[in-house]
Amino acid sequence: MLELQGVTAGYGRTRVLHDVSIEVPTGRAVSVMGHNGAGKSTLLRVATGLLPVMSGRVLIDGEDVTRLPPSKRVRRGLGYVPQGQVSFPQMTTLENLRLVAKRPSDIDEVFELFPVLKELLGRRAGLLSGGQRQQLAIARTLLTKPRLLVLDEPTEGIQPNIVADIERVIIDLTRRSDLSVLLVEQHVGFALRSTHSYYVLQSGRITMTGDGGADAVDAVRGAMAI
Ligand SMILES: Nc1ncnc2c1ncn2[C@@H]1O[C@H](COP(=O)(O)OP(=O)(O)OP(=O)(O)O)[C@@H](O)[C@H]1O
Repeated sequence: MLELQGVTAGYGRTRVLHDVSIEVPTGRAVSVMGHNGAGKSTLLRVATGLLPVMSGRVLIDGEDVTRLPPSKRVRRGLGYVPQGQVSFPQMTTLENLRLVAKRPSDIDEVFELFPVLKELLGRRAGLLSGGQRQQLAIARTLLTKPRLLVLDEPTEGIQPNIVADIERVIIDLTRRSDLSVLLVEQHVGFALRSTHSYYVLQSGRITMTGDGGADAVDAVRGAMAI
């Protein structure tokens, strides 16, 4: 679905990513883990087209999209939930969902994934907790019917039970559809439990990769502690 091939990118003259290659196969969930400042958000900006590459290529379904703007990548199926995403704070949960839903029945489908949103329909998005806002942000992006869901640190600052809900949703979605997921995270346990394969990003370089799952947690934590 998505490939980054030998991507070097950064800001001004500063290089943040160095020769980064990752692959997100169709229907699979892939995590990129790294500490603060490792370059995770930068990698997602390159994937979504918000930041140009200095060298390397970005492919969607084998097509070179390196020079395509974000809007054209969205049309090719990319759905991006940026870090700390807030919906429209003055609008209610339902109004936020209606804005993006193609059909009302699609909203019922997202309630199956995030039942808590059904209880918060009339509440303004700005008054939701961090975890509820994150669920609303993911729900809104899912309503755009992406083929690749790109999540930037969805667990940041949210409580463990909501982390577990988001984990369940990612696993559910990739099990019952062809949706692909690219997740960047610092939370190693969550990332590995939610994804089929992983990459570790350290100082802008991929230093480790392998299959996801709880078995990989100790090895990844060990590598990241260096
Ligand atoms: N807009 C920008 N202009 C200049 N430098 C930037 C910009 N955004 C990020 N950087 C720098 O790029 C490096 C990587 O930042 P990035 O946000 O990609 O890391 P991250 O792994 O997502 O970190 P975090 O987990 O803290 O969000 C950092 O040194 C950061 O200061």
